[in-house]
Amino acid sequence: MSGASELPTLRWGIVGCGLISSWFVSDLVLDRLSPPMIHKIVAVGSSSRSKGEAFIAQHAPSATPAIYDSYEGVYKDPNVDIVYIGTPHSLHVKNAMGAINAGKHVLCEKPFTINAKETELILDAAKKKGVFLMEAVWTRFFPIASALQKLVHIDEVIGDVSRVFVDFSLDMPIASLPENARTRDISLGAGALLDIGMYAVTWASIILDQHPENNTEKVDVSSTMTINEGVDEVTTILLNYRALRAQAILTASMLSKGPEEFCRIEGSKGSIYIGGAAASKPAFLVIKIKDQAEKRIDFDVPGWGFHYEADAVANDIKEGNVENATMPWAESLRVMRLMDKVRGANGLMYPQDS
Ligand SMILES: NC(=O)C1=CN([C@@H]2O[C@H](COP(=O)(O)OP(=O)(O)OC[C@H]3O[C@@H](n4cnc5c(N)ncnc54)[C@H](OP(=O)(O)O)[C@@H]3O)[C@@H](O)[C@H]2O)C=CC1
Ligand SMILES: O=C1OC[C@@H](O)[C@H](O)[C@H]1O
Repeated sequence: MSGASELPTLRWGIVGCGLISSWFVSDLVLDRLSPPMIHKIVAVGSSSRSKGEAFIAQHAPSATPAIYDSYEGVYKDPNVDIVYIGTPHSLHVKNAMGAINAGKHVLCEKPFTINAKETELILDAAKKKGVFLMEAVWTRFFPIASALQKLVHIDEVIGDVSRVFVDFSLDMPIASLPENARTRDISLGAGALLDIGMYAVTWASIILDQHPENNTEKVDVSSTMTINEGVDEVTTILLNYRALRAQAILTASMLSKGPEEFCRIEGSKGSIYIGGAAASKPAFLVIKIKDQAEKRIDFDVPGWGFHYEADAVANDIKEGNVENATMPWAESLRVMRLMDKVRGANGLMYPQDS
């Protein structure tokens, strides 16, 4: 991290030039009013130099990074402070270990890894190296998430929460996808739970796990999966928060697009709906209190909204933190263990589990 006389500057190395990396870099270079940090893309690693060049030309044309035809080039580049990993799930552990062992900070796309065992490995490596590491669950950094927590946990606008429904579903049936797509190929970590179901788990966490009266020891889990080609195409998880007398009903499907209002939180005084393009990208809340006019609050998000997590990461690195308070290591591990449990109960194994 540099920038003594100006705004702090974080120098990013990008690994993998696919869809998510394209969204992420376009937000890093987004023109913003009064940004708290400067983000610089100084290196890109791709399967080919020409792909890396085309990626930057299209998504971050103002950047002038070194382009490598390997990921190792990024790990070794002395100008890189932090490596952003935008590869398929099954490669996260290898890529994170490569970057950590080279002494780089790491922001790794969700799901952190395939299973909790792999997550433990990278957390342990980051701890030993003393580098920052975070799972890029960008959704948790949207201002709407903390606004919602204030409404539900502090202002208690809907009273006692009894049920939380969350759905993240996309119209991408497994059989319709190319055989080598990361969303179809089990060797790349395909399946609804790890790809989109984890966002439903994320909202349950924001609303119920992080509820001030929750007792994490007293949460029962049950689930069911519809498996196709060896991976889950439809997954449903029921969480019973006994200390809160509240339940979460979490669903993810690859068979049809879910509704714009992807979450409904029911309380003793009314309900809150969360809406947006998808459960990963929330944009508005609708508050419906009994006998009161409905109130909608929109949250204007510049670009995709990745700068919220990027700024938080830059701030942690400036402060010398190795983990982030909004997405701490223990939370990544807890969610990974929960997903292992759900998979185990439904007989869904990845090659990495053996
Ligand atoms: N936060 C969010 O909202 C989102 C997060 N994601 C997460 O990001 C990760 C990547 O997803 P996405 O960008 O959609 O995936 P893509 O398939 O679009 O891109 C993945 C990139 O990884 C690299 N790669 C390395 N090895 C392989 C391999 N064996 N097969 C395919 N690609 C490989 C390639 O880059 P290159 O050739 O340049 O090396 C490829 O372009 C996933 O873990 C996913 O969960 C995805 C979408 C949204
Ligand atoms: O994280 C994600 O959010 C958006 C989805 O389109 C994508 O499949 C998933 O990886």
